[in-house]
Amino acid sequence: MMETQNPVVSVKGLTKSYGATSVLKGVDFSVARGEIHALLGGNGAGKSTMIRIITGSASKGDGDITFFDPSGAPRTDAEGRARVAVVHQELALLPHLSVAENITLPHYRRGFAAVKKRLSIEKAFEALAMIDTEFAARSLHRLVEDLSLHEGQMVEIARALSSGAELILLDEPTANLTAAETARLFAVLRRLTRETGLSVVFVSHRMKEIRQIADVCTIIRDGRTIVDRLALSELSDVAIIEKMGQVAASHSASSGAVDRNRMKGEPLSIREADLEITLSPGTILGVAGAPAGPASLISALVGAAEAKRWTVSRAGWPERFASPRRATAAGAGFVTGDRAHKGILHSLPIIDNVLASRRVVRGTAFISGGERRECVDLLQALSVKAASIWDLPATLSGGTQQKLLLARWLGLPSSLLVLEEPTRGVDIRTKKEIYQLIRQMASTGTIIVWWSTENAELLDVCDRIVAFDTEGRASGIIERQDMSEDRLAELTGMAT
Ligand SMILES: Nc1ncnc2c1ncn2[C@@H]1O[C@H](COP(=O)(O)OP(=O)(O)OP(=O)(O)O)[C@@H](O)[C@H]1O
Repeated sequence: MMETQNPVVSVKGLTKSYGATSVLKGVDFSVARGEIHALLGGNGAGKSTMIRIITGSASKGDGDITFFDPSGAPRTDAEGRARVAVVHQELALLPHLSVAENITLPHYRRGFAAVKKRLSIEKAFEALAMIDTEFAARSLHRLVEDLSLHEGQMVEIARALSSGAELILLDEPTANLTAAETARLFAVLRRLTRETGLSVVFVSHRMKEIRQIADVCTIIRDGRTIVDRLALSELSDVAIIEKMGQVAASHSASSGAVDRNRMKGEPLSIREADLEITLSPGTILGVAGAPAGPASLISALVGAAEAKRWTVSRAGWPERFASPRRATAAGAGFVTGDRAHKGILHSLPIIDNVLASRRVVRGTAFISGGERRECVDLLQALSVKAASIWDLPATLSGGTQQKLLLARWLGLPSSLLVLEEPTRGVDIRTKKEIYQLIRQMASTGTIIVWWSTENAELLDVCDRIVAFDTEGRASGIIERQDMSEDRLAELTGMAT
């Protein structure tokens, strides 16, 4: 363990139970000033629970949390928590307000409503300029709904800085960010920690990024601290994976030789002004690039397109699906990247979440004994540990909720499966299992179209990749034999 020089927060022996389920069984965790600290652990290890307790949004069982001021003197819990900000995957911004208004919101909450508007705009500009002066000048008066996800994150970080945060906790911040945006986010975090002494806790399942950004790590496994503040340079990838309990079953995710000529099913052809692709049954097509291009292709494939940019044709299918429901019923599956708003059915139990697509495809509404078994089997295939299939999805960790969306389509005969960031927030072992499941589905003839911002996984698993540039235009198709990080960066305009 590394000494915590000048800590911001120190957690000792923290426990937490939900009913009979013990989630944290004695966690130690401390963060020093000015460091970037990776908080690691598999899905359901207890990372978010600990963060919720630190920020005061969940109560603790036993154990101590102490906050410190820059001189090393303890702070009260209220003072300490006021210096901590969390940036979640789902951003907490009000879309219809401007960037400046979003940044100054907490000041109004704290009773500074009388502060003149001009002054508060100046304050918002200052905070945003700490991140990027050019962005500050360009964006202060734009509506948040017009920003990209990356820009929204910058606004949240600026808001945290302007309210005096000394510790920012970022929960899987690079999911849905392109390679160039990730690089920009990392540059901002490095500069802020160096220049202002800000501390950053970074939760991620992307090993490459963890190494790029963090100095030190803590690993939590099954509610206990397994590695307490160790320099990342002292741990190999294999050691980290092993300590997280993430050693995967031995199978290869790389593309094996598959005889597509023998697969049943009709090919799918996708066309627009600059591009034409025909996908034979069993093809895994990767989709790379900033969201605009992939989103327009995906909405055409799943029957949600408003504009008629793409022509999708397949024998037996209508020229255009009238709705996503029609597409689902015809065997075109879809795993949305917007888990919180379009994916999880928050008020229905886990079983309904898992069986949702089957209900649409089969036209059934009631749960039979067979379906119950089917649900349990599907959860097992994705190593989902739920106390009961009748619990609400909110009792599952974020990565585990993501697995429910994928479970909906496992083993369901479908001619097309469209995936938007299906491994978002999912731990390393499960990612490998998901790659294997995707391959299995493709081997039964399902055409897979898979948008991911994690280029490494596209390169690992896909047969072909269609790339889009930053303006949303299709910029090329890369065949398996020509795939490389560089080629992908070049075509997506993401070379950094
Ligand atoms: N309200 C709740 N009721 C019951 N169990 C809960 C509740 N909230 C969380 N849990 C359980 O606590 C455990 C830890 O969840 P937590 O969200 O802290 O994991 P995590 O490490 O953040 O995982 P992930 O990487 O998937 O986000 C999980 O087994 C989860 O099912």
